[in-house]
Amino acid sequence: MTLLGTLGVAVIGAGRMGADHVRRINDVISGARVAAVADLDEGRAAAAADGIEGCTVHTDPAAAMAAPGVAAVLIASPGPAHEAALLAAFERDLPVLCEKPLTPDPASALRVLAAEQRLGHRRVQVGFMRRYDADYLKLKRLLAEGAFGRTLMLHHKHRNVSTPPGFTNAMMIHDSAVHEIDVTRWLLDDEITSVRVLRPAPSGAAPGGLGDPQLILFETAGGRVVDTELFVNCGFGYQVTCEAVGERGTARIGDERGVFTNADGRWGTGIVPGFVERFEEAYDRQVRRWVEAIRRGEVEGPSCWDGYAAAAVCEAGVRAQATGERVPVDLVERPALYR
Ligand SMILES: NC(=O)C1=CN([C@@H]2O[C@H](COP(=O)(O)OP(=O)(O)OC[C@H]3O[C@@H](n4cnc5c(N)ncnc54)[C@H](O)[C@@H]3O)[C@@H](O)[C@H]2O)C=CC1
Ligand SMILES: O=C1[C@@H](O)[C@H](O)[C@@H](O)[C@H](O)[C@H]1O
Repeated sequence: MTLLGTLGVAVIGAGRMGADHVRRINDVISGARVAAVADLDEGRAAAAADGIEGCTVHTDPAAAMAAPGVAAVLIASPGPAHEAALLAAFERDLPVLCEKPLTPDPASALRVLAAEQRLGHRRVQVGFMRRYDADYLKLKRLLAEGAFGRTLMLHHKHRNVSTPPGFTNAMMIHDSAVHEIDVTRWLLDDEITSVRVLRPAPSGAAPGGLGDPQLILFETAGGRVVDTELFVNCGFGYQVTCEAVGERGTARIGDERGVFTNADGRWGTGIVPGFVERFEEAYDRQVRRWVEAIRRGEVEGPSCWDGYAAAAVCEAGVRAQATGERVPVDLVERPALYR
């Protein structure tokens, strides 16, 4: 089925990401409009919908999905609410862009996989937006072309300025490292088979109880080793870098962004404050590609399988944080729908 008219989207969750996606659908991309917004906090939903012609406001996600003109769903509520919203969208057979994580744990992710398989076709694109970032796309192309021979290792860095109150060690894996988990699997086209976490003495800037920074080590089915420095209270800016080491060369992205200046006895570029600025174009491209695919009658991008695999690695990662041991990742056999 192809949709020729403007795609009506119900946005579920109108917090930081949801409100930004409403703006994106409304003001940045073409071919879609926000037809309904739902948030448990009605005022937040109303604020996001304010000024959008014909956009209805809800506190119940299922009601938003049933609103007039809705033909697709963008889920931007917190991870624990994703399963219920996904199942409600499946009841209406609506295509979904679901912010990461698909769900917070492998058991609930498997329930979503089973439900999508019952529909018999893919409905979900998971919001692993780094796959839509221009630099990551270039790196992916280089590795796929074998520009440096076989890829042997990846070195990731993921640094945030600071964490919000209540940020936990588990969230360092589920919220932050989940992106390195996804891009590792995607860049290498390889499954992660084990996780180890090394925890140096915490930075003085780390809130009580948070082991920040941490070094995460993945091994893959294809014999690659991948390390990630996670430093979520680095204080100086938002930095995401990735270096691929191949048999005959290396490629690195993420170091230099923006205008290079010489002034006041210094040279260099600035550092962006957060992921919204660093990945703005990737979020735009992600949503644009989602809308274009739906209008062609297709679903593409990171699938429920990718969301499940990431959840399984996260679960192993949280156990590895607690034990300091090498924890294997258990995956079910990949269903035919996702091969
Ligand atoms: N791709 C990326 O780089 C990022 C993705 N995220 C993801 O986006 C999602 C939302 O995160 P934020 O916007 O930062 O959170 P937020 O806390 O700013 O907003 C979440 C909103 O959802 C509402 N909500 C809670 N339960 C709900 C339910 N059952 N139904 C409808 N609305 C509900 C809350 O009232 C709140 O307004 C999460 O899955 C998060 O992991 C967040 C930050 C960056
Ligand atoms: O998804 C995200 C946040 O939830 C997370 O807390 C950040 O560390 C990530 O960089 C960002 O992309």
